[in-house]
Amino acid sequence: MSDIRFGTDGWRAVIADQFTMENVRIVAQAIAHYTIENQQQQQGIIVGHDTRFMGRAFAQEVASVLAANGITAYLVNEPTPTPVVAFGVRHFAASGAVMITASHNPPHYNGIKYIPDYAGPATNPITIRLEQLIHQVQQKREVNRISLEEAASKRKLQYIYLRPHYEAHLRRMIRFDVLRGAALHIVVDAMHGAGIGYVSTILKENGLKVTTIRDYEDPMFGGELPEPNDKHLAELKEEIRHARADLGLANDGDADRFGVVAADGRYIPPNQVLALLARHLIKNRKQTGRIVRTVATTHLLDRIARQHGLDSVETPVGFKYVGTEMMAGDVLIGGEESGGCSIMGHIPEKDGILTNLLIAEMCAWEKKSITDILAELHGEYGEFFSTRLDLKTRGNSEWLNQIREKPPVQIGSYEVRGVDQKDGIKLQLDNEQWLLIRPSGTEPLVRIYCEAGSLEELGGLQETVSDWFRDLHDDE
Ligand SMILES: O=P(O)(O)OC[C@H]1O[C@H](O)[C@H](O)[C@@H](O)[C@@H]1O
Repeated sequence: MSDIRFGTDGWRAVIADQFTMENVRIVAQAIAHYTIENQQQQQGIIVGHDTRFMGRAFAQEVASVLAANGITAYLVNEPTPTPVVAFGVRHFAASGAVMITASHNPPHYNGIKYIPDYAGPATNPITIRLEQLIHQVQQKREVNRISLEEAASKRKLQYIYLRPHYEAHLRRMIRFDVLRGAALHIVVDAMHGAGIGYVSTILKENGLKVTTIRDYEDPMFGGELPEPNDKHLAELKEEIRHARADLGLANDGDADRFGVVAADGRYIPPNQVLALLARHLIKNRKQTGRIVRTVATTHLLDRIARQHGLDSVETPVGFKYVGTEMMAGDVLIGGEESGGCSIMGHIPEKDGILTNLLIAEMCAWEKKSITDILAELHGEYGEFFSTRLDLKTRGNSEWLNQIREKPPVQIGSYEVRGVDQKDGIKLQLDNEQWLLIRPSGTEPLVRIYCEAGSLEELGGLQETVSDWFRDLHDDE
């Protein structure tokens, strides 16, 4: 029996190995049980998919199972970004959504994200319950299923087009009056994912000059990972230089993450993008509220919050925690270092489309390049330098238990001033330097994050931490 687990954000598995029609039906049946036990079966469930291999076929299979359980399936009629599907849940007051996606994972993966009625990532209690129900379905081997034709004839299947509703909402979230006619040339990179035509169309409609790349569906993602980070945006950097454009904006496979590149081809890490947007919302839009970040995200956000008398909140890694804070209220901006962001008034789900448009809005507002705005930001609040190392481990996490039980008091020449264990283990050092070590919830990796006030300090810290980790790991 296969082990279907919802990690940091949904279940992901290799297609035809664990990610099979049979297992997708099992998950769909469990979601149907979950919906019925919460007495939400009248509301219907949105079923979405991105551009991955057989995404539509898997989505149809989910719809067939939901319909057989008496739940109306609202099947999207084209590859659709996760945030758009999440927005659809709120817009149509559905009981939730099933999104077929493996986000930015390699092309041979697919996955399922379950989005409950509050339009954000499923929280831990929900995924724990889903895993229990999945196990029960596996044991009983009882999956209901009817054909799509029968589902349609019973009015348990409807096709929906979410794009116009989402775009109407964006008109309330983005200052199109500021964006309109801005003298900006932007290269938009959809990375062959579900975000194709979202950012680019909106920018074009507002009169900006737009060049698009990787804007057609390709389940192999052109041989790259659909992950908009420094490593996978070479094509975007090249096109920006070639077109002499002002800015580059990218999205991952399901467009919940963003990627930003400056005119000189320099990748702007999400930590800096989040700081830029926090400043933009406060300084230009004159908004206030709490600033929420994950434990792995830059403390520059706290500094910005402090200077403006705002509260900042630290959560474990995963947008589900940021989303929970957003639902509690008064969150100006919530974000994470892996490229997730949402703002006040929007859904409690990360949205790479919204974030990219906010960056364009900021540049249009200030009539400056992103590099100049970043320099101003650093002048105003100071600068932090951060890195993340992703290390393969041998699967045994004994070392983690060891340091959890007995956190170090010193690492190399660094004194440990504080320990936080909300996710992995975070060590606070002198001079606002910190390091975090935690197992990834989406990949068989250990992530080590470091932050320091200068490049030299960061280099030293990183070296010390790598040596320390190697010693720990070798001791196993
Ligand atoms: O570091 P990991 O546990 O692999 O998680 C990294 C990221 O995974 C997914 O994309 C989640 O949606 C994010 O919220 C999370 O930050």
